[in-house]
Amino acid sequence: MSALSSRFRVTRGAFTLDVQLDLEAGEVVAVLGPNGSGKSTLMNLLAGLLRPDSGHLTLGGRDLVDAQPHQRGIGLLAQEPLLFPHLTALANVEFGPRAQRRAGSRETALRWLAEVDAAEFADRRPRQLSGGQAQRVALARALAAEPDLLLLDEPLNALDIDAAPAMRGLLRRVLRAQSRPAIVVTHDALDALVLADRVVVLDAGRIVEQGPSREVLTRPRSAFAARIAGLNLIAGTTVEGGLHSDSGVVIAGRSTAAPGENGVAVFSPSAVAVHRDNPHGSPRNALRVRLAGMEPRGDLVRLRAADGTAADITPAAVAELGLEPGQDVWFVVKATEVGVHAALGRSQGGSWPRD
Ligand SMILES: Nc1ncnc2c1ncn2[C@@H]1O[C@H](COP(=O)(O)OP(=O)(O)OP(=O)(O)O)[C@@H](O)[C@H]1O
Repeated sequence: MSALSSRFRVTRGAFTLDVQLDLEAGEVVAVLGPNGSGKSTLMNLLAGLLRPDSGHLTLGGRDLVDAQPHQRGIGLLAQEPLLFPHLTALANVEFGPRAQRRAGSRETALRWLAEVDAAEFADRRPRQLSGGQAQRVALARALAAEPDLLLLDEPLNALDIDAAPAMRGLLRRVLRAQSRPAIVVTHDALDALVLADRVVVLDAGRIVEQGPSREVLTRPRSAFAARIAGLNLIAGTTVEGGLHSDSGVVIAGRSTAAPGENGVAVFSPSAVAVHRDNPHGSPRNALRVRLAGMEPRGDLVRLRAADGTAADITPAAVAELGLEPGQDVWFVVKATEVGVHAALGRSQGGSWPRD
């Protein structure tokens, strides 16, 4: 039996959402979709802030379709950490267990603060916390209430670019360590790869694509998934300072992962330089590929390799190198341009984009 079983149909003006979404215990699903595709509508239906015209919702065997938001056992981590401003971090986290009249609420709160590396902020009020610190406290607060389902609505969106990687890593650790299912709404392919077992792509109120994160993002079938995955993603196993790809090449990069994990190397097509000959002695990554196609992309030309890897170079460079489909060339990318991340999913990945 699924931990979460849901089916919603709701019409709001000209927009209709019609979605069925089931989650297993401990499963983390990323919901991706363009603006206006219905992601917030779906979250509001799950949280009980919006009533469906028809449908059902069961969570851990409980029928919740008529339940009030506070009766649902569904925790929400919003974009902005909605902490009570007049309470300390500890009191904020203690709020849920105390409201549920659970014994040891203070110990529970302290444990969760420690779990999100925020124990040292226990006595601070929200205005004394940075955005990243406040978001960690908000995560502890959501988890301390022991929800049966955790909803994360763009949890990294409000964080600055320096704080987001640490929070992403923390979310990964915390979501892996617990058995409750979670749904993450995100615009970021990296969040889906790092946090979620499965990706669901919404468009115009319907699920247009779903599957294991790595599979959907390395071989996207919907236009939206392709656009957000508009990066080269090479799947493999993480090694010290890089990735050993499934096709047997070691790619050096900036790694956020411990060695020996399922992982992806991620780099932009615009970071790729193209050479006809092997650039021996270069400290860069050199990937031998066969050119499969070329297409204009703004002022540049996108070269597509047969393995799916892409490079964006100028038309002048295409002419200078005399490039044509069918040729074997070298795609060269600096290690500093490559991010290596632990990724979930066991499927054999390839590279993106793929026709
Ligand atoms: N209160 C409302 N009344 C009528 N239509 C609404 C209402 N709220 C949302 N909609 C419509 O529902 C559709 C889906 O909106 P929703 O906010 O769920 O999309 P979203 O995927 O979360 O978008 P975004 O990424 O921009 O947050 C939109 O077309 C929107 O105009």
